[in-house]
Amino acid sequence: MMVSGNACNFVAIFKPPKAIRGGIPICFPQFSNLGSLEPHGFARTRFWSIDNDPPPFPTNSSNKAFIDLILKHSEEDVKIWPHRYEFRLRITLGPGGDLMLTSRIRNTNTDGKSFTFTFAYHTYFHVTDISEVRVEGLETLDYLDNLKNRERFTEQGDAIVFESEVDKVYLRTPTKIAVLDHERKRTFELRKDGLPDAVVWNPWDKKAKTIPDLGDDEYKHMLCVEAACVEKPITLKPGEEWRGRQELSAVPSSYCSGQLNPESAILSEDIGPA
Ligand SMILES: O=P(O)(O)OC[C@H]1O[C@H](O)[C@H](O)[C@@H](O)[C@@H]1O
Repeated sequence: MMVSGNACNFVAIFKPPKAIRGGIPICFPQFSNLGSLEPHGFARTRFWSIDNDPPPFPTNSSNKAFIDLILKHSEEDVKIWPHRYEFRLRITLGPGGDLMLTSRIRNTNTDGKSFTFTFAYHTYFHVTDISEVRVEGLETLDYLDNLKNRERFTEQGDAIVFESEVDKVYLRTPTKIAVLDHERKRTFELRKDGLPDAVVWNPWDKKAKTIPDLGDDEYKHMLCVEAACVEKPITLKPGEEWRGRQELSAVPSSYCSGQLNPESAILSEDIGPA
């Protein structure tokens, strides 16, 4: 999914079956290389269909535009992931430009089998200068460091800043995370529900040079903060449905800075119905 403003795209090579870099790729049914499938699973490289007759919003639908995209098992995919499912992705735009993504994934297996998956909204934020960016809401949390064989560490008490490659999975985070772009005086707020973890990724200079669809200097203007479910995979029995939401909004920086700490964010969590 490509969204202007909040998210960004890069040298943007669109050569199926490779995923296009930028926007908000959907990682399903596997995050990263945590399984036998291609990294981040197949959902981000498939063509989805539009549901022309989507179910209505349960509440509060005024002034919101939405579209439902559907992905179902294909005969090809069943060979590599032997399950039937229906994945409904509702993309909602609020009047102020807020973007809400709601994923509903249902097990439609007819052979009685459960399936298990990991998931992420792999959101690329456009930032003015990564060295001036702070992330609030992840202080003091435990994380798995992908650069150190997923060893577990505990984050220090200050907001997260960037001065080298980062690839971490923060565990059981608050529902609200803020990305502060000082130079632009803009803060992105990310709220999530049903997605306990948050991945933070910036490849920095050396890794960026090894990524063909990322310009050598483009790492300076991007940051991935990804609402995710990685540590504890989701298991669905036939007929069961899982729901995971992410909301993004942009606010002036002064509004958010210093006001987020994990405890208060947990207490104030509620991003409402889909
Ligand atoms: O290059 P991609 O397959 O899109 O993955 C880009 C990045 O995604 C996530 O953030 C992972 O944690 C990283 O390890 C990975 O490098």
